[in-house]
Amino acid sequence: MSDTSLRMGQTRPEPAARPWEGAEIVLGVRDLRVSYYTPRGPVRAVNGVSFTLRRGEAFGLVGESGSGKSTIALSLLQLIKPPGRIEGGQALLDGKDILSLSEEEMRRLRLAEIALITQGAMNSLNPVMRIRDQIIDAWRDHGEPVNCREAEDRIRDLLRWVGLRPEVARMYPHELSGGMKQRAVIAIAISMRPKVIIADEPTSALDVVVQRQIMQTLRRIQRELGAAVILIGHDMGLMAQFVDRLGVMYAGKVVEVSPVRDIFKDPLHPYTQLLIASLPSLARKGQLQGIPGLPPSLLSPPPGCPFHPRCPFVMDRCRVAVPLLELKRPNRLVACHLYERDEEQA
Ligand SMILES: Nc1ncnc2c1ncn2[C@@H]1O[C@H](COP(=O)(O)OP(=O)(O)OP(=O)(O)O)[C@@H](O)[C@H]1O
Repeated sequence: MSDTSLRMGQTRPEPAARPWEGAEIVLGVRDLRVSYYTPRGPVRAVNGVSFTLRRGEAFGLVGESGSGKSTIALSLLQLIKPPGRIEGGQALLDGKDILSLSEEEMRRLRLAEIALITQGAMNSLNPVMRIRDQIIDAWRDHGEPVNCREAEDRIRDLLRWVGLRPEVARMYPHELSGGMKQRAVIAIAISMRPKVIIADEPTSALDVVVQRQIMQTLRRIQRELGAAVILIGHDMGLMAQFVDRLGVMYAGKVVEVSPVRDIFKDPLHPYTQLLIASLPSLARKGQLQGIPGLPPSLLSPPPGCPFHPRCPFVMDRCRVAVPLLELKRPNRLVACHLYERDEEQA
């Protein structure tokens, strides 16, 4: 980040309401497949996932626990550890396949072009280093020449940008609250102005009020930076407020991708419909309905559509043929045989 004349967060004009629409694709994930090799056999955690991310867009990934969301995040940064293995697919970041980069190339790319913020990140801050030194370390690690005077200015701006006082620069992590630590983590993640920020349940360890404040900060920064964000989580309310488009995952697959307001108004996939119906509303206050049945074991997923054993609309075809994620409505992708029937009848 050599551009110090542009003070972070101060000189950017207000962005258009939906600047990402029509923007070029910054990340294209194609047919990503990741397995964990366990003594009981391979767990197909991510099973042919494809999605695109536009510059400046906030894209959400939701799904039940174990549906493969975090595995996607770790794969995109090549941080999958054994027994996990990326088995196929591409992730084109501005046209360059980041899954095929060497370890050294990937190390340089992390933070500079793609950054990851996780739930546990605030505990990974170095306890014996001041926040300023951890930020400078990140810059040095990426070969950025850091002149002392300039670094102080940049750190002050960066901290202000994430809502922290300048004094925080000289503090150690134990002097900060959970929310402040997570803000410091965000400061490090954005310090090199990455094009893509992956936020994997970034606030779930914090209380609800702090959670909302931090998400608002992240949203503001994302807009000012023009970065694209992938927000991973379970909280549909948070998704409704934060993301532009939502991808719904089930058993290692993306089953629906739609603009977020369409998903809430008119969910297409039966799993998405049940997910939306299970949300507590004012009318059904306090009555959280679960989705009947259990997700399949990823050690031996069922043939055909992985959701068919729980699907209220199951047809013979769903038990044998895997539905593809296809465009079935303007801007809306769904992997479900019900919509093929619609087409046949049209
Ligand atoms: N190290 C591992 N070894 C074996 N299986 C694993 C490992 N890590 C993840 N898995 C399995 O891979 C699948 C996907 O896990 P992942 O953590 O990506 O899901 P998730 O959707 O992010 O879940 P959560 O919302 O609980 O974080 C799960 O079935 C999980 O049990």
